[in-house]
Amino acid sequence: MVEARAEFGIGTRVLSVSAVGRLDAAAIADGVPGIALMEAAGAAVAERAQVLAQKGGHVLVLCGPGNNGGDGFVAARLLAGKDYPVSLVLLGERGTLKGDAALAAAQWAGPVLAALPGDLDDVSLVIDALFGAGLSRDLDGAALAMVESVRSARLPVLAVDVPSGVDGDSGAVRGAAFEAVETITFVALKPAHLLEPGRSLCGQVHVAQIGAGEAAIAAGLAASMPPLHHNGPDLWREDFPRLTRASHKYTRGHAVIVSGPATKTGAARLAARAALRIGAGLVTLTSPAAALAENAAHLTAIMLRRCEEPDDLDDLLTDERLNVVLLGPGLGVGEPTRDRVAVAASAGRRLVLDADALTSFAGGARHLAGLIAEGGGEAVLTPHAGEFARLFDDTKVMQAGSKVERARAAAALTGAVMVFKGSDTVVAHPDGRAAINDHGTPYLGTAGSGDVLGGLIAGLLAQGMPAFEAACAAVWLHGDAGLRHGPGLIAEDIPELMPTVLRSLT
Ligand SMILES: NC(=O)C1=CN([C@@H]2O[C@H](COP(=O)(O)OP(=O)(O)OC[C@H]3O[C@@H](n4cnc5c(N)ncnc54)[C@H](OP(=O)(O)O)[C@@H]3O)[C@@H](O)[C@H]2O)[C@@H](O)CC1
Ligand SMILES: Nc1ncnc2c1ncn2[C@@H]1O[C@H](COP(=O)(O)OP(=O)(O)O)[C@@H](O)[C@H]1O
Ligand SMILES: [K+]
Repeated sequence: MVEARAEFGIGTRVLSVSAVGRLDAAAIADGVPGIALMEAAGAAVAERAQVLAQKGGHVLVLCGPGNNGGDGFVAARLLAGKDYPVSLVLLGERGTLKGDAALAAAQWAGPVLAALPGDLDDVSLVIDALFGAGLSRDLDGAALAMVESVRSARLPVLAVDVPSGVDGDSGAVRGAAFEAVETITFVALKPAHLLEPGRSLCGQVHVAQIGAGEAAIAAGLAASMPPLHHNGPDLWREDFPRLTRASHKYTRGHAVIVSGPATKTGAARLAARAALRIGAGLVTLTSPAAALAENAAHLTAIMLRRCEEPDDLDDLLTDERLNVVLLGPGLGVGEPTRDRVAVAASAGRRLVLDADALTSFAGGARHLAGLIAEGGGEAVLTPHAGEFARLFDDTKVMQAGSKVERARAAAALTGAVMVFKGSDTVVAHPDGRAAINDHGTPYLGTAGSGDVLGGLIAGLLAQGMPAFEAACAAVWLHGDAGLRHGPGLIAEDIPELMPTVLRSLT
C-alpha cells in the first residue's frame, strides 16, 4: 500500500522523474540549499531505518555515485549518531563525488568500504542508496553483484527514492533490482511506485516532505503534463453522483446491458447487477430469444428485453432515456458483436466496451475509433492486458513505453477513455490525463470480476458522471470491495458490497 503523505499542494498528482528534478532545481533557485533538501531526505530515511532495524542493529548503507548516494551518507551519519553500528559501502571513488553528495560525504566520519563485507549475517537492515532518479542504464558489475548478494542473504532493504535498478518513470527493472520492504521517496510519488513490477519491488511506500516551497511545487506540477494521478476519492469525489430530494429513477439514468446467447448470459447479469447497485435508476438487459428464459429466471429488479438482431437494439435505443450501453461480456467474437457496437455507437450513446466487444476488433482499433467518432458519444474501453494487445496489435500503441504511455496512446488513438486493467490498472483520457490505481487485491482476479467493473462504470455513466472520473471511481470502488471482502471473493460478491463501500465514501 502507498501512504500518500506528499508535499503540501501535490494532492493526487504523481510526478515524472524529470519533473521532480525540476521541482528540486526550483526549490534550490528559491533559496533552499540543495544540501538542505538532501539533509531532509537523509533524515527521513534515518527515521524509517530506526523503525525497521532491530534496536541498535547493524545497518549496512550502500551508496551510489550520485545524489541518491548523498542521501545514504546523511542517513548513515544520523544513524551512527543514534548509536547504530553502521557500515557504509560506496560504489566508486569518494574523490569523484560531486556537489551535494560530496558535501554529505564530507560529514561522514566513519570508514568507507569499497565492497560488501564478506559476512552479512549480523546485518539488521540494508539501506539501498545506490541509484534513484539518475539510473541511466542496466545494472551490471559491482552494483549487480550487490543486488544479488543482498537478495540471496534475504536481508530487509529500505530503498531510497526507488529500489535501485527500478526505472522511476516506467517501473521496469533495468537488469536487476533490489526488493525492498519499504521505499521512502521525496516530495511526490513517481510512476514506478505504482506501476508493476516497480510497485511490488518497493514494498510499503512512504512519501517524505523535504521542504520544497509552493513555487517549487508549482514548477514540478507544470513540468509533469498532462497530469498523472494516484487514483483515489479525492480525484473524483466532486463528480460523484449525488441524490437530491427531487431525484427519481428517471433522473438516475438507464443503462442497457447486452447479454450473450443461451449458456453465456451470466457475465451480462453480473454487469447489470453492478450497474443497478452503483445507482443507475433503471437497468435493462437485452437478450436473444433463446436466452430469455435463462435470463428471466435470475432477474428481478433488472428489466429484460428481447433483442435478436442489431436492428432490435437500434429500435430499443429510439428511447432517448436509455443513455448508456455496455457491450462485450459473454457476447461472442465476430461480426454480430461488431454490428451491435456499431449500432450503439451510431445512436450516440455513452458506451462501455469490454471483453468480446474489444476482441471483435482485434487488429482493428482504427475501425473502432471511427465508429466511436462518428456516433459522437463518449466511450470507455476496459481491456485487460490480453485484450489490449489484441486490439492494438497493428498500431504504435504497443511501443509507447510504460503502461501509462501505452494507455494514453490507446486513448488518443480510439478517442475513448481507456481502462487498462491489471493489478496496476491505468485509466487514461484521450487528452492525456491519466491515473494509476493501487487500491485493490489479487482476490479480484476471479471469473467475472471484470464484468462487474464494466457494470459499475456503466452505472456511473448512466448517472451523468464524466467518463474519466466515472472510470477512476469504478476502478477504486471495485478495488475497495475486493479489499473489504478478501479471501473467498467471487464476482457475485462485488455488487453486493457496494452499499457498504458507498456508505463509507462520504
Ligand atoms: N537536490 C536534489 O535533486 C535532490 C535529490 N535527491 C536524491 O538524489 C537522487 C537523484 O540523484 P542523481 O540525479 O545524482 O542520480 P542518482 O540516482 O544518484 O544516480 C546518478 C549516478 O549513478 C550513475 N549511474 C546511473 N545508472 C547506473 C548504473 N546502472 N550503473 C552504474 N552507475 C550508474 C550515474 O552515472 P552516469 O550515468 O552519470 O555515468 C551517476 O553517477 C534522487 O533519487 C534522490 O534520492 C534528494 O537528496 C533530494 C534532493
Ligand atoms: N492482482 C490483482 N490486483 C488487483 N486487481 C486485480 C488483480 N488481478 C485482477 N484484478 C482486477 O480484476 C478484474 C479482472 O478483470 P478481467 O480480467 O476482465 O476478468 P473477467 O474477464 O473474468 O471478468 C480487473 O478489474 C482487474 O484489474
Ligand atoms: K535507491
